[in-house]
Amino acid sequence: MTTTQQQPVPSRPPALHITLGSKNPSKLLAVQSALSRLFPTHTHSITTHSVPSHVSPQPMSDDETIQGAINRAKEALLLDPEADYGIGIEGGTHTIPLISRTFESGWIAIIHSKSGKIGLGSSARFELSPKIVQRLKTGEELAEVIDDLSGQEDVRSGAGAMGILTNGCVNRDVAYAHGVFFAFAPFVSGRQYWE
Ligand SMILES: O=P(O)(O)OP(=O)(O)OP(=O)(O)OC[C@H]1O[C@@H](n2cnc3c(O)ncnc32)[C@H](O)[C@@H]1O
Repeated sequence: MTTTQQQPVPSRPPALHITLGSKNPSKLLAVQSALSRLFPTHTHSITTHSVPSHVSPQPMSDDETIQGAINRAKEALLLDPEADYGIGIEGGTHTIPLISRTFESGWIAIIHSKSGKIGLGSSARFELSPKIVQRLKTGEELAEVIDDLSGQEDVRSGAGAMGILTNGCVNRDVAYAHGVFFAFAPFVSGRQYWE
C-alpha cells in the first residue's frame, strides 16, 4: 500500500489595493516605495487617476493643501471603490508669520475605504525664496517657476523643486514617501497610540 504525502498548499500573500488621486510619476513612486516598506509581505496594486483637488492650482496654506489632499483621496476612491485605501497627495506652501518666511511641502491623506478613517502626514518642508514666493503671488504655479529657473522641463514629475534645491539629495518622491509613512501610521501601529 502506498501512502501519499500531502504537500502544504502555499498560502497566497495578502493583497493590498490602492487608488491614487494623481498620475504624477513622482507621487506614484513615493507611494510605491512606501508600500513596499510598510507592507513587505503584501502584493500591491495601484490605480492612478487624474482627479480634481477642488482647491487652487497652487495652494498657499497648510489648510488649503490638506483639504486638497483629502479631496483627491475621496475622488480617487469614487473612481475605484474596490480599493482598500484612497490616497491624495497635494503640494503647497505655508508662511510662518513669526518669521515671515515661506516653506513648501507635500500633504498626504489616506482614507481607509471600509471605515472612512483618514490618516494625514506631510513631507519635510523646504524654504522658498522671497523671489519665488513673489511669483507665486502673481498667479504662477511653483512647477512653472522651477522649470523656468532651472531651464529644465517638467521638474514636478521627477526630482521636483526639492531635488533641484538640494542638489538631488532629497528628491520629491523620497520626501513625499515620508509623508506616506506618517499618513499610514494610524493603520499600521498599535491601537494604544490612537484610541
Ligand atoms: O499631477 P498632479 O498630481 O496635480 O501633480 P502636481 O505636480 O501638479 O502637484 P500638486 O498639484 O500637488 O502641487 C501643487 C503645485 O505645486 C507644484 N509643486 C509642488 N511641489 C513641487 C516640486 O517639488 N517641484 C515642482 N513643482 C512642485 C505643482 O507642480 C503644482 O503647481
